[in-house]
Amino acid sequence: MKDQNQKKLNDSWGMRWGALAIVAFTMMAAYYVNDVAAPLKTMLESTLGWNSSEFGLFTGAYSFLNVFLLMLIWGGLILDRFGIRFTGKLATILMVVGTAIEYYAMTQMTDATQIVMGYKWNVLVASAGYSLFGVGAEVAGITVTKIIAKWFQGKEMATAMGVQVALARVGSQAAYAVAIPVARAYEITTPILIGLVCLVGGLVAFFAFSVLDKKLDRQLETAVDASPEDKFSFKDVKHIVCNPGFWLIAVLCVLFYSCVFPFQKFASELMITKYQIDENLAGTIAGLPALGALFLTPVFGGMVDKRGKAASIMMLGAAMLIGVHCVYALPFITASWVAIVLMIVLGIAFSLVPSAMWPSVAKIFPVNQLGTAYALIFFIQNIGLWGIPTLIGAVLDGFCVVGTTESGAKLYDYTLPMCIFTGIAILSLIVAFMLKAADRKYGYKLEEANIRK
Ligand SMILES: NCCCC[C@H](N)C(=O)NCC(=O)O
Repeated sequence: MKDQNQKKLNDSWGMRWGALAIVAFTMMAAYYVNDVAAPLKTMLESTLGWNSSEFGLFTGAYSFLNVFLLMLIWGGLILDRFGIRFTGKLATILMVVGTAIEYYAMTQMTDATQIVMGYKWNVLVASAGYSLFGVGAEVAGITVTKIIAKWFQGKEMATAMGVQVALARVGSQAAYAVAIPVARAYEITTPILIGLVCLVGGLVAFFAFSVLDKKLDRQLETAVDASPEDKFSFKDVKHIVCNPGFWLIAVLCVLFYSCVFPFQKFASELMITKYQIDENLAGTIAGLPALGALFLTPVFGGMVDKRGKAASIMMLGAAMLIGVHCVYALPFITASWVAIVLMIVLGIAFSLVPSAMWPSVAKIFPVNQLGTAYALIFFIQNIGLWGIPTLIGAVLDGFCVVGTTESGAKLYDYTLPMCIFTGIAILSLIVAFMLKAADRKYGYKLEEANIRK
């Protein structure tokens, strides 16, 4: 019989935050790689000859396997069956291999321009790599949430989750800020190579974390680290999909995130061509929402905890998105300061909605259905992360070409794509409004504070 009062590894502040730092580093590298190719859109066009449809296909490929092969669902099952150490390592290996394939396609296959299924062969290989990376990144995302729940149970769990998301945003912002300057100073693929090296570092870090986690398991006397409460279960799926709150949150999630992540992927080019922002700075501006969210998400999270109003906050965030995308769509507003202010407003909306949305899921579903609910919501979210960039790329090529740049890349008028983003934002406001009405009808208590005085 073991001494129940024996101090465990996660009882030490330094140990649990050290463990978080290790896995958060892996996620930071994942978010960096996720975003680093986006600011290079125009350079990919002039250097590798990729058109907007091909860029859209590549960007949407992140979610392709997650959507069409249900990889998030399988990932959830693997996580429950084999635990966080195995799944985390597997997910990180997938990210490394996927990024290596993407890098190979962009460096060694530049001449592979034969058309297969309507796309250049090198585009398809790079997209396959990015798709594999996307499976790893999403599965790593659920795994890390579970790691935090295990290591911070009864401790600073919400803060730890906030810190992890904030550090991931640092990865995104770094990607947007360095991609163009580094690609111009070295090679177009150097920013991706940096990401690959960071991911290998993340893999080593995950192995180091596994040593700590194994030690914690021995102390906890648990052979399998998946606690029954948060296992992925097909029985729960039925309960969850019968709840109207699930559909409203999932649809709001896909609409809201479709207006942010896919928009950011095209935003660097919009900044350069419409607002005449310097190429070296355009990525930094496109990455501003991530930077803003880094500081504001914990602040708004605290507000939701203390004052509630989550449903109203989601409506406010969606309304702000409409304003932002609508002004970006106006062809006669071309001042660079307006573009920058709009990005800051987008950053505020990008902090408001997630800090109200994710805790709301925890109010609608009991703890034992949370893991399954998050996996299903991420699955539906990935449909938008695949479909919207693919659509925007095709719309740019089909309807928006207005000339050619000096470097040979096409020049696009972004009015129509921005109208599409505005339309999606309007739909997200309608759904947020319906969620508030459902909250009143079904008593989810979304408007109530989490912390009672
Ligand atoms: N560009 C990162 C995509 C991450 C998608 C992920 N499923 C997610 O929603 N994460 C939460 C977040 O706010 O980043």
